[in-house]
Amino acid sequence: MSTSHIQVPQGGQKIIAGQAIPNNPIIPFIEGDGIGIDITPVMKKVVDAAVKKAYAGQKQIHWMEIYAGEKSTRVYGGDVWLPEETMAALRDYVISIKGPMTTPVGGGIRSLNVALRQELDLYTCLRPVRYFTGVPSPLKRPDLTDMVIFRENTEDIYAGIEWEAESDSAKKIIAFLQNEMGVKKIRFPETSGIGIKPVSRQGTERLVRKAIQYAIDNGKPSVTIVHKGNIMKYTEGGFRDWAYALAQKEFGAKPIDGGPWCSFKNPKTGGDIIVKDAIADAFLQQILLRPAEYSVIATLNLNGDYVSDALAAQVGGIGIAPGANLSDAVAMFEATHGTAPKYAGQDKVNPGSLILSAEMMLRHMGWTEAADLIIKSMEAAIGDKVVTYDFARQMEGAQEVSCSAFGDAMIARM
Ligand SMILES: NC(=O)C1=CN([C@@H]2O[C@H](COP(=O)(O)OP(=O)(O)OC[C@H]3O[C@@H](n4cnc5c(N)ncnc54)[C@H](OP(=O)(O)O)[C@@H]3O)[C@@H](O)[C@H]2O)C=CC1
Ligand SMILES: O=C(O)CCC(=O)C(=O)O
Ligand SMILES: [Mg+2]
Repeated sequence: MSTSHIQVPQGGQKIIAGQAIPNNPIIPFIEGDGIGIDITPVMKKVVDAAVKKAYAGQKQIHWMEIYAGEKSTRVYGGDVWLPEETMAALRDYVISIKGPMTTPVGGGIRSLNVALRQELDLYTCLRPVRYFTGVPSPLKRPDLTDMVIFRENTEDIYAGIEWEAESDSAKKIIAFLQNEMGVKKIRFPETSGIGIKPVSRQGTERLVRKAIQYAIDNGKPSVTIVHKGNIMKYTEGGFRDWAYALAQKEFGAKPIDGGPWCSFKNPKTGGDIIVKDAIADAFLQQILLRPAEYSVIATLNLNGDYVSDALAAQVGGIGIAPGANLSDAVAMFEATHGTAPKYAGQDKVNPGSLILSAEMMLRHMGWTEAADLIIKSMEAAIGDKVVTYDFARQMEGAQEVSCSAFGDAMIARM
């Protein structure tokens, strides 16, 4: 059994699911690989300043470092990428925040980010995409992009069920497909790697239920199901059909002009909510050409990954794209971007994504005054054109500042 390396902070209290958030909650954080070392301390500093200012010292987060990824292998040694006590802390302390973690392409370890989502059953990846006035964008009207992505976070090809080309396992599965399932369409069976894409009705329903409920709670006009169901009929097509069926069965949606689009009255506002669908490739051009027509998006894991970065680019890039991973019990917040290794340790990148992820966390905790201060101070810093390199290179008259100086610029504007 490995030694414990987690130090529980003195004076902090555990958040218990279903109970009020204490004034001194313990929040576990994972620093993250690559630029994690730059952005995580800045995020903590900005959050602490916002909480202090909003509650005049009555509330305070007690940060508890837990380990995963490269830092974990340094702290625990050897091959310990995701210690059991980290998993236990993420479960026990209910709300947490993490920096990005590296996943090698091809061989090597499987994604720790994906493993966390699957192990903790964080089935909703929630990624809001909104425009901050003054942020440089490739669009003429970036303000028209206002969408909230609900990405299924536990299924699809991210399940990691795959076999390397020419391995014994790949040969076995190909032989099974050819001999027992009558598959004749594998073009080069001797050299094909094989991956499996599981998509379930239950997994689809719980994700789409959250997306529709979000539209109700936030007065949104539509939910768009994004899929490639014309090609992958029983996985992505299933996702679309199950989503429509759920909208009708659980929310009383009625088909429009014979369907499949349907609509129902928002029980809270009386306004119409339209449930519609779009095929993923067409959707990617629609969001550029007609962004105002889309609001809440419900989609599968891989589509959600692509759509997240594409939409982030429309409003200034992944330097400012936040996210949350949610189960029915646990919430783990993280930026949309990765470890951007070429910038690691340079105090250069935009800490905005992780800070806005923390803003979502504060709102999730009901600490809305502190969350509002974060939004206000970020808007003020960007409005004054005090920005990191990613925005500065596209803005005229900007004052380019470091990652930590951007955090300080926010704090100065609270
Ligand atoms: N949830 C997670 O932990 C995630 C982890 N990853 C992992 O991260 C690693 C690197 O992935 P990669 O594909 O390079 O994608 P990254 O998101 O790490 O970086 C791609 C580019 O995005 C821009 N960028 C990213 N973060 C910021 C930021 N904070 N501020 C400003 N610009 C930013 C940079 O653009 P420019 O070069 O133009 O300056 C960067 O080169 C991989 O191992 C991948 O698996 C990826 C996504 C999510
Ligand atoms: O796990 C990874 O390395 C990549 C994850 C990713 O791209 C995402 O969550 O958007
Ligand atoms: Mg991604």
